[in-house]
Amino acid sequence: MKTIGIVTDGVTKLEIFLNENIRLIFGEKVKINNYQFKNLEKNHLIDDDVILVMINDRVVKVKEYVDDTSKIIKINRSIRQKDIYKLFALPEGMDVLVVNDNEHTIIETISSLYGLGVNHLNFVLYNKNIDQSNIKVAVTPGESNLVPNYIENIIDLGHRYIDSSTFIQIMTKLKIEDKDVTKNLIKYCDEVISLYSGINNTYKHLTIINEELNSIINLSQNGMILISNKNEITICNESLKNILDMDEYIVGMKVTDIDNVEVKKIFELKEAEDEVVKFKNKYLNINKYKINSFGKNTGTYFCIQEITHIKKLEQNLSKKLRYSGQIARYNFDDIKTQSLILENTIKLAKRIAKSDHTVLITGESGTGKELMAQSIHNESLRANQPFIAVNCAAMPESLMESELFGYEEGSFTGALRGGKKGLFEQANNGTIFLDEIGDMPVYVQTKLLRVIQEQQVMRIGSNNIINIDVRIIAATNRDLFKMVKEEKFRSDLYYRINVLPINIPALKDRKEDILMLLQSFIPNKRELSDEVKNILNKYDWPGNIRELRNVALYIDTMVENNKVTIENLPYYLLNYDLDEDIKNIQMKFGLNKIIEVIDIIRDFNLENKSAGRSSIMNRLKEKEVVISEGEVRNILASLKELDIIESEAGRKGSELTNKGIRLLNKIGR
Ligand SMILES: Nc1ncnc2c1ncn2[C@@H]1O[C@H](COP(=O)(O)OP(=O)(O)OP(=O)(O)O)[C@@H](O)[C@H]1O
Repeated sequence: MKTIGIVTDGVTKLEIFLNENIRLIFGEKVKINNYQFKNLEKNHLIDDDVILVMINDRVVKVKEYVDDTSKIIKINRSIRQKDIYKLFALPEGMDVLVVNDNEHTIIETISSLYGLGVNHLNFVLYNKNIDQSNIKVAVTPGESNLVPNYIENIIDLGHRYIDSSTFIQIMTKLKIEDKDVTKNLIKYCDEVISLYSGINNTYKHLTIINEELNSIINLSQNGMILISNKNEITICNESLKNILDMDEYIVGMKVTDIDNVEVKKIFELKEAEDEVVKFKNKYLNINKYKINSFGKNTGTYFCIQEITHIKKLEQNLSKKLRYSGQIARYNFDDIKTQSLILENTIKLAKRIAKSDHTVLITGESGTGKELMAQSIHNESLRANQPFIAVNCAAMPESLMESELFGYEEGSFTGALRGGKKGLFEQANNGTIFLDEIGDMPVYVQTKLLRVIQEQQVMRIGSNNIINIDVRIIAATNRDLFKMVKEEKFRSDLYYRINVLPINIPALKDRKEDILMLLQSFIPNKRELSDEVKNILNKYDWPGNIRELRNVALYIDTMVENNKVTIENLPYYLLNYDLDEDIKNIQMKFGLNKIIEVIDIIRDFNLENKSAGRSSIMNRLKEKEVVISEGEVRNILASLKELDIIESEAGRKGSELTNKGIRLLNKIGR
């Protein structure tokens, strides 16, 4: 609590009066300490926040007993209005004896009466050693006991009250800005006439203006705070405290002394022009202005609006947009896999989803990059916001810039009236999925880089900057790093988007998924023959899951009963299968030798004869084809391994399988 020290000459009645007088204004909001000048000891320092003395002379004398002389205030005293009226009732030019305890205080009383505008009387200094009995009226400030007997009319002004100017000085020194104290002082001003003409009215006037301003500031729903150029908070309204969830009284504090780091961060913003920041679970729009006075910067003013409701409206609007097709339908449960690599990739992606950074998904065409992007979006904090997918490879180059960033009316021939919102703006608060980013022309890459860096877009033909809050997920099946080296992709953009990379393995690198996925794409469970399984497993699926889904559809359409055989497979799968086998055995033995051997086996099969190794050797000799017995043995082993022939122990020897027959047909025999 602030303390006020009063140094008097030990007149206890006066001491009590002054104490009561101070309480009239400050109530119990200050502590009062009383000192008697004569009792002050040299080594005893008065360390109150304000030290009041009664006369000028004391100001000098008290100096050596205080720790800081700037705290000393000389009390000016004045008279209550109702007491002064009695003086005004006296006729002009009348002699009036002024009585007080000594000459010094008598003169002081007279000068304050003059100061109050009592100029029509002839004040005479009381001197008990002179006969002044011709005077019939006396005036005294509370010392009526000293008034001589011959006086017929005593006007006792009572103890003089502390002048309102002194109270203003005390309040300024103590930095007290308290509503009750101000109210008390205004009432006091009405009762006690100030020595300093106009002070009462000016104080009243200023206070009223201040009150009005305070009411306006406090009525405002915008948070307002004024910070001096010494970094001290000078004004702060209630809304600001509510918006920033603060209970402490921060006026008078330095910004650096604010404990709450998040709040401090706001007041330390270097610049803010409609800056939208997230504060706890609220969205705030912040503007910072410099205050200049006479050309000099005197501080800063922050205007802070809570715009959570606007954001909500925006989000609701975004939700509506979702229903108009800008929606991510898939989530991680839709990514089916039995592959450990992909399972680990999904785990990684789930972690990535929770962050708000840019993601780059790489993988061959049809591996599920978009599925992954949608899942990330739906697992992220932006899940309820738009998901805008853009295929950079499918979009005509000439339209890409205007589609992505929007345009203003009349910015080019064919531009829509009223202009058009770009996809980035449409994706605001949500995610934009830039598929096939490797196909984006370099000039659009440059613009994209700026958008990512600034989180702002500028429509074509406009100078207005639009703030956006969009998460970018990019995807490509191209080797972007190689493209960077070939200068086909901007390296700075590459590093900007390659923050969280995810690679989705190709289907041929996760063969365990092939049959499982195929079954999952067929509505009714089908039984696959071993040959079909073999073909599907061997195929390298350049179109990945998308191709597998097509094959599943084909099978489902073609199959007549529950069992899927090679006849139910698309021809290119069968060709692929044979081509691969032909490639394999050709490399080992040469195609001609193989064909000779298979041909002979087929003939034996047709003749219903056993196709054992020695019969094959004999037939080769008859046909004058030179292949050693060792070679024939190896060829037979390879053909069996590739499921081109099957051989049972016993008389029959080798027999061509369906695949063997297909192979022979394929190579034209
Ligand atoms: N693991 C999976 N489980 C189930 N379906 C999948 C899986 N991966 C991909 N798909 C499906 O395969 C199809 C292709 O996936 P998607 O479009 O996500 O691939 P992409 O890599 O983005 O292709 P592109 O590079 O051609 O754009 C989609 O129908 C998708 O639902």
